[in-house]
Amino acid sequence: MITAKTSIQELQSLLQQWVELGWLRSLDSALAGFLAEQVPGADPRVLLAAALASHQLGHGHVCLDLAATLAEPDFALSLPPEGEEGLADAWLPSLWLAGLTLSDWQQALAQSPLIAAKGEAERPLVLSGERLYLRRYWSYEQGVAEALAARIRDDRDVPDDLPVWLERLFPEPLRINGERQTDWQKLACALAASSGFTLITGGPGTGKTTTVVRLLALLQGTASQPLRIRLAAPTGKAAARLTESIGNQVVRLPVNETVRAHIPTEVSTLHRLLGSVPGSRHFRHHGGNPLPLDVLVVDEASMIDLEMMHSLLMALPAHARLLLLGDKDQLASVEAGALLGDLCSQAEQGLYTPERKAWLEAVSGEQVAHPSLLAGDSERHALAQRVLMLRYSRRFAGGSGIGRLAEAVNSQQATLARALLGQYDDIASVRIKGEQDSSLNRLLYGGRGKALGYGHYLEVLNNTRPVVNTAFDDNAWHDWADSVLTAFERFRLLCAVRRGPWGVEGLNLRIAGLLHRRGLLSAAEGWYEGRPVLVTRNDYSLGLMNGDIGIALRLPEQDGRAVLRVAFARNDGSNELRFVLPSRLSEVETVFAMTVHKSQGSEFEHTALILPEALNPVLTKELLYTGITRASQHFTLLEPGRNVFEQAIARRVERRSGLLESLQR
Ligand SMILES: Nc1ncnc2c1ncn2[C@@H]1O[C@H](COP(=O)(O)OP(=O)(O)OP(=O)(O)O)[C@@H](O)[C@H]1O
Repeated sequence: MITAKTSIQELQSLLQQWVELGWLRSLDSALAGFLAEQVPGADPRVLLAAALASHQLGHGHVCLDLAATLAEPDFALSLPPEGEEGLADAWLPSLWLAGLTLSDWQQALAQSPLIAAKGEAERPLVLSGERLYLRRYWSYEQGVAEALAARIRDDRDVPDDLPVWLERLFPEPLRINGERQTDWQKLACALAASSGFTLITGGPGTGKTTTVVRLLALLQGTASQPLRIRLAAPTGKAAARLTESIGNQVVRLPVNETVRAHIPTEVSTLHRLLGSVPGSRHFRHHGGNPLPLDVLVVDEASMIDLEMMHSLLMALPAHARLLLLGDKDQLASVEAGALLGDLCSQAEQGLYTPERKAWLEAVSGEQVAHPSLLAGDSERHALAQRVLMLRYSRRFAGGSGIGRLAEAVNSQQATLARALLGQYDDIASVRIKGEQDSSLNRLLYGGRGKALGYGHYLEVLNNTRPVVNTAFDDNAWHDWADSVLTAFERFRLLCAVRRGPWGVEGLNLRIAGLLHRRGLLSAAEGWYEGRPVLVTRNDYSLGLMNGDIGIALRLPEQDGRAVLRVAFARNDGSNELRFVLPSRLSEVETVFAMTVHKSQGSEFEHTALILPEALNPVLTKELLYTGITRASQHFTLLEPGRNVFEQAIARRVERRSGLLESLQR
């Protein structure tokens, strides 16, 4: 057990043991070692807390929640889900933390020269109530809370003809099955027109893009001079998808050509917008060199982590409007900080003040009415006045099982979700009996009914290859590569985990082997034609971003030789491709299977989600919801175990942060 009297050597050997077991990262233990050197005789309970606080960042938490750690000590480290055998039991955090009380721990921390209470001079750690932060993350959280608090107070004058504009942009009253319903999109436009900061959340197909395009038309159409509008998303993939859907929407706007011409259709990544400085955490744009824009729209905001949000808010000029769009129910970023989820935690209830509600109804002609709405007050619910939830999905209307399944999972109704899987053609579950189950292979290769499998893109690859002797610079090669990339995006296998037989690593090997045995791939390892790869780290010199997907293809050189190159979409709305030699790609992995986390911001016609055999800490309803909503037309659940789906629905992600508390102060 760790007490004030435990020697530093004993603590360090415990931390070392945890590192060797893979339960703690070496950088977490190194931090404790560094602090011990800084302050000889430091309390071991403080050093332990520092290592654990550092470790939480890897779990997506910006701080260590002391009370939660004492309640479930084994969750503070990364213990393997299946448990350790024998000897490791002696090292369990629950044994080492037994007997430590919250007040003793807090007291030890409060007295330590390593730890600042809020506002104190530079010290490496900050204690805020029951939460312990590394200073950098505490500063980010404070910075974000202060910047958001200022923006939440930023009321904007609305144009006198706002009601006319709303009528023009939303000419038809919304009817669902013939019945008049509240048009939340129209309300979102009204809300966003009246504030410097707005958050619009909604599930897939609820019209976030439609709403924002109409809002931009309204802002541009009523501005005295053209506004500088920029659109951004956290990843290249998400940016490419938004570029496409915005482009489609802008052409249909009922506005004159001048207004239309001033609505951008190109979406950049946040990194590009801010101007990343290669090899550093810094950006070209910051408080001293703010972004030159008047309106910023960021889509897929659930993927923004605390550090990025901090950089963004610091670089945003005070006069600029900020609009965040996203789906609050999706998994948060893998990095620390679940901002969208925190900021939208009361979106279902609305919590509009009576004055706000009356104003919204008067300008829009819509009723702010829904069974889940509650009345709010301006003091306690200032943030809520800037948040709007879109509640009706056009994509998953009527006979779509995907939409209903996503909803059942999100509302944690496991029995209903299970029943739905058998009731709709667009969703299904397949029981997998062991690793060699042929139904799994059939699905991965041939799909299910109209839902495609990986055989499809390989058919496109093999059957539409330009004829022999096609000149090396003929456009036919580009078109062929483009159609192979597009075909590959029609099906994807998603995994909850990386390791084990049902994780990304094992399945990638297995699928490559399967396609090789069927004669569709020339090899199953190394580089081979048809190998799909995922970029795992930004490479500015090649213009490739983490998350980009490419496919290796045999292409002719000028001298007639065929050489393997990896084709990537440029993801900048240009429809251009980039061809890279495999030898230049160091940070890539095969991507027949990918994690649900990595799939965020993407969408596939057919999405299959394979669960592990037994419950595991990463399995939550958010993970299932994110996986299911990646499917646009068909979804297949692959289940090697029993009841794992139901158990995962019952669990939710808990992210620890003090953002809401700081905002409400
Ligand atoms: N008010 C509307 N009137 C007509 N069609 C609409 C309206 N709102 C949305 N749609 C259609 O519904 C579909 C989904 O809308 P949109 O792409 O705006 O949703 P989204 O929430 O941005 O979706 P995603 O989940 O892809 O981010 C689109 O085909 C769009 O044209």
